[in-house]
Amino acid sequence: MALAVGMRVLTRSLLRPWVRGPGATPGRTGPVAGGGDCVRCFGSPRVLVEPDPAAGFAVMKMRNPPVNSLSLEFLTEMLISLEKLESDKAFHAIIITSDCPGIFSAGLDLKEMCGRDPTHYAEYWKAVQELWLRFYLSHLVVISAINGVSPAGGCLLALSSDYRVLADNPKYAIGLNETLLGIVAPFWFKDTLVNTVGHRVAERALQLGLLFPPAEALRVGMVDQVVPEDQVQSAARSVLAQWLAIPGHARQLTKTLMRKPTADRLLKERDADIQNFVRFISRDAIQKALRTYLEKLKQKKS
Ligand SMILES: CC/C=C\C/C=C\C/C=C\C/C=C/C(=O)SCCNC(=O)CCNC(=O)[C@H](O)C(C)(C)COP(=O)(O)OP(=O)(O)OC[C@H]1O[C@@H](n2cnc3c(N)ncnc32)[C@H](O)[C@@H]1OP(=O)(O)O
Repeated sequence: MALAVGMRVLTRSLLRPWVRGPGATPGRTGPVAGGGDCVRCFGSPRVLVEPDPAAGFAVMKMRNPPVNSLSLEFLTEMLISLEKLESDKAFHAIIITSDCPGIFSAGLDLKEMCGRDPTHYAEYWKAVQELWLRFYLSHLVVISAINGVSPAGGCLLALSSDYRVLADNPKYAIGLNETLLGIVAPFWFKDTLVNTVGHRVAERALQLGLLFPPAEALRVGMVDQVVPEDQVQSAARSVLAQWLAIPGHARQLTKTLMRKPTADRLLKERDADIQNFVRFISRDAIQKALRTYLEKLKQKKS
């Protein structure tokens, strides 16, 4: 409920035609980062959408610096942008990528899960569920152009796509590392991973909290392609052509056939999953583990 209200408010206030550059007029063509013109870019403070309706796709750029952590506001803005693209018949695909150098997404925002009250945890978890459900089941072709590190929730987002292109940089590790934080990947994170890499690889990766560098990620099937860093976006665009050449209804029905049983499991147990999360995350030991982890991230700097 709170999420629905939040989304309505954000839709009105944030989802406006958006053009970069001082003095730019909303809805008009304007410059985008990296040069070139942006034809009717739109978005919100944390999500930039660069649509190419003639080509049938849009690039969704995550820009929640410093690390694209998936805060409640950020999740909500991503959902709104996705919804807008899904409801426009001009779009058949999106490429999701990051505007934060070296980081695809640091995953769920630890500050949303630490030191807050149960109502907040429930609201947050509902938004996380919603993001996964919407991306996992989207009728659009979703390609991830992974141009940075993507642990835990960042990896889940990538795994929810139909195809993953990863930049070949040894720092850009990807995986569900929850156990390293002293927390447990929920069953639908686990199912998404199993569906991608198979049971044995997932079992080992989940227990050990493995973060796979590019060559390993490709070997186990966590990503579909590894390319030089400067070719991630062009490789994602190239592969899109193949996906868009397939009759849309056949591809969409096939995607649903493959993914619905996994999504249905959460849909059937959604409230229980929220309660489970709230109970788990509220435990003193878990709160302590998260605080310690955040502290370690801070100390790393000094
Ligand atoms: C029985 C089971 C029932 C229910 C299930 C229950 C629980 C399971 C719940 C949830 C699953 C969790 C999923 C997640 O996604 S948890 C998040 C996991 N993410 C990580 O482990 C990544 C942590 N971050 C890093 O490793 C590095 O920051 C990173 C490699 C991404 C970037 O390194 P860099 O050196 O470039 O930046 P930093 O200086 O480390 O960070 C800058 C700044 O950002 C803050 N930060 C980083 N990550 C997060 C995050 N995920 N959330 C919030 N904030 C984050 C970091 O602290 C720094 O802040 P500051 O010091 O204030 O500048």
